[in-house]
Amino acid sequence: MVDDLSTGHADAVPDGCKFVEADIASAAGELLAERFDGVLHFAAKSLVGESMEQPQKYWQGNVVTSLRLLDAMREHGTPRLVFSSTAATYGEPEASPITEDLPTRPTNTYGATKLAIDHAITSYATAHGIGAVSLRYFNVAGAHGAFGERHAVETHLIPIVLQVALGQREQVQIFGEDWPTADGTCVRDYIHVTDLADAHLLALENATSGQHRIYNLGNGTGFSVKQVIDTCREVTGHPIPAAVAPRRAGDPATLVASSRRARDELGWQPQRADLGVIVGDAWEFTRARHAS
Ligand SMILES: O=c1ccn([C@@H]2O[C@H](COP(=O)(O)OP(=O)(O)O[C@H]3O[C@H](CO)[C@H](O)[C@H](O)[C@H]3O)[C@@H](O)[C@H]2O)c(=O)[nH]1
Repeated sequence: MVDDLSTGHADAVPDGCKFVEADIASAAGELLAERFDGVLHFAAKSLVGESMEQPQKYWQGNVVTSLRLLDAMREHGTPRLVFSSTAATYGEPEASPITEDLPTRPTNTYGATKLAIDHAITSYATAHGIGAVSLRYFNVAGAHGAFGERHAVETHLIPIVLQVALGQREQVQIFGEDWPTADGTCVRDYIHVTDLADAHLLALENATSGQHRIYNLGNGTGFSVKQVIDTCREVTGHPIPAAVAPRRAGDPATLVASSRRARDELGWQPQRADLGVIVGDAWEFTRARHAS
């Protein structure tokens, strides 16, 4: 959830794991020459709006680098991969909640690049015996104690709304009020980062040689932008002014997950599904960071 793992987050790596900071575009081969039990591949450009304006950053930065990583894994016989895929691979879904067997028709470049990587992983897993799992994140939020969202340029809804609560911004912009949803604002499925982390460990444990399995990770409940802002008002006790702005390019109207497959096959049990809990943890993190 952090853009910059080099600023202190290496300390959070559990025993038996190694934190490596490197430019995978150039160094994956050398890195994996040391024997690794598996790779958790989080690195990506992940801003929907930016991906529409600067697609080259996404095709080069996401796809080309991931192919280099896959080649290094093949070359050095690294057996397992857990990849951060995304709800954006589905685009505007034809049914809700979204199951993994629905068509993948991304509406933005970010989602298209993640889908391309998913396809490459399937080929490499099948041909080279890698045990691979793609986790399709819906909207990750919340915080785990001192670990939370600290993007260099903030574009995500909950951190922005909490910055308004703190007085760091005057208001939050609602990107469109004319979507085909109950209140006209976009609906998303928010998942706590700690639940997301738990799913990664389960994925690593369950990765099976030669197979690429795909799991959606969400709570199965959608919240509109207006509902998120209202929850933030309740949790923080601040009024949080909001204004309607034009739609953001590339946004689907509604993204809600079915995570039945992750529950059934991985035994994943989200513990912090309540939006008030998710916002509450994000608020604690944001306040503590502001105070320090
Ligand atoms: O200031 C803002 C920021 C966001 N939104 C809206 O709030 C919703 C959530 O937006 P986020 O930017 O927080 O999250 P996204 O749904 O765009 O993005 C998330 O889902 C994407 C896939 O769709 C990617 O995986 C991405 O990395 C992940 O954060 C969207 O409808 C967006 O239009 C606003 O109205 N105002």
